Amino acid sequence: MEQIEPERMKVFVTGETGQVVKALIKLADQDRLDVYTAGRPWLDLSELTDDTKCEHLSSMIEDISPDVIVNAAAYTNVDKAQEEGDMAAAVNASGAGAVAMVARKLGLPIIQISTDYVFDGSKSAEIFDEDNPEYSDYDAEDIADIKANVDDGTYKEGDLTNPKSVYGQTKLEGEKLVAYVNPCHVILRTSWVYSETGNNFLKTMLRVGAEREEVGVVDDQFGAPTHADAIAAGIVQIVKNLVESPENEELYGVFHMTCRGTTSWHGFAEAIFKASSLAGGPNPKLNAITTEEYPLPAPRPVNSRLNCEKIARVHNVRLPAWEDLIMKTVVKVLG
Ligand SMILES: NC(=O)C1=CN([C@@H]2O[C@H](COP(=O)(O)OP(=O)(O)OC[C@H]3O[C@@H](n4cnc5c(N)ncnc54)[C@H](OP(=O)(O)O)[C@@H]3O)[C@@H](O)[C@H]2O)C=CC1
Ligand SMILES: Cc1cn([C@H]2C[C@H](O)[C@@H](COP(=O)(O)OP(=O)(O)O[C@H]3O[C@@H](C)C(=O)[C@@H](O)[C@H]3O)O2)c(=O)[nH]c1=O
Ligand SMILES: [Mg+2]
Repeated sequence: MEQIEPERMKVFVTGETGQVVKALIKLADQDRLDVYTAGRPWLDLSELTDDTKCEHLSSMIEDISPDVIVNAAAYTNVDKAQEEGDMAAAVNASGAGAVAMVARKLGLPIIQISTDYVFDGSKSAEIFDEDNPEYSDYDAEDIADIKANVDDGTYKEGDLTNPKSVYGQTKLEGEKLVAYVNPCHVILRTSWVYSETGNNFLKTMLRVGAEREEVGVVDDQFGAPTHADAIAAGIVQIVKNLVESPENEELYGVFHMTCRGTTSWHGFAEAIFKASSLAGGPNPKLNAITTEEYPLPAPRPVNSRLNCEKIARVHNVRLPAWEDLIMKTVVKVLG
């Protein structure tokens, strides 16, 4: 019987060195996926106010003829963005908007990566006290029903945004521009990205852990560390869905996509050093501190927890638990 080769998918990705970009390139070897990238100096998102540069980008993408464009390049230095607001906005807002416009003119969908930092982090869980006399007449089924609908404090896609940092503000502007110029958009908000490459908290911990006997890490900001490999796998699933059902409107819009579960930065550090000590790497004394004890230029959200039910339901994307990918990453970083 004749074998039909499944069609290969092609994505064009902005950025060359970023954590998510590199993870997508790695997946290209395995997943009937071709990944084309462009980054600085050839493609500088802050320069896309220049029409000629947009045209160059457009004709490059046209030659490649991808199925989807992924905008994975961004100004990601959260503290420096407080001082360099114009540059952060040029990359994260106008730059993202320009890439989305190029995509729209070529009739292509865009996947825009965004962040938990678009929220102010003040959302809290609803408390449901089953023993409250108010509920004494309720039967078990009613109680179960109420329990299932109690808000656990995770942010849903439609929750009010209110970024506290310049980085978060510019990323939110980017979301809005992308959505405005290209109806075929998937805005993916993720959080606390780490991998064996680039700059991230896991690598910082292993570096400072090797230099110091004690490390203090904040224990009052909560979120989900998310490996870039898991994000890349999620993106590939989304690309498949868009290629298979481009007319399905449900596939477009804003989605939250992080690894499963919650921890604090301190909990994340604890898991990193536990893995590190097993692998013969640094294992300093780890102290839990408060945000006030670790002052930084940019405020971070206290609650960065994103509810990922929508992307599971619509795109069938479920990322692994946040702990699952730490050991292998630590081993790779320690080399
Ligand atoms: N890192 C995180 O913790 C999180 C990231 N995100 C979002 O996920 C996406 C991917 O992040 P991540 O992979 O961590 O990014 P990285 O910080 O690892 O890399 C950023 C990438 O953007 C590129 N870049 C920066 N400025 C420009 C510019 N002016 N023009 C072109 N390219 C530029 C960099 O290129 P160069 O090598 O030239 O500097 C690099 O390739 C971003 O949209 C980010 O906002 C969301 C949540 C958490
Ligand atoms: C290095 C270090 C950080 N911290 C604290 C500071 C801060 O509250 C928290 C995280 O610090 P970082 O600066 O590494 O992380 P930060 O740059 O804020 O990470 C963010 O990056 C952007 C791009 C995102 O989109 C976010 O999702 C998030 O991942 O840990 C300590 O308490 N002790 C330490 O030794
Ligand atoms: Mg940082």
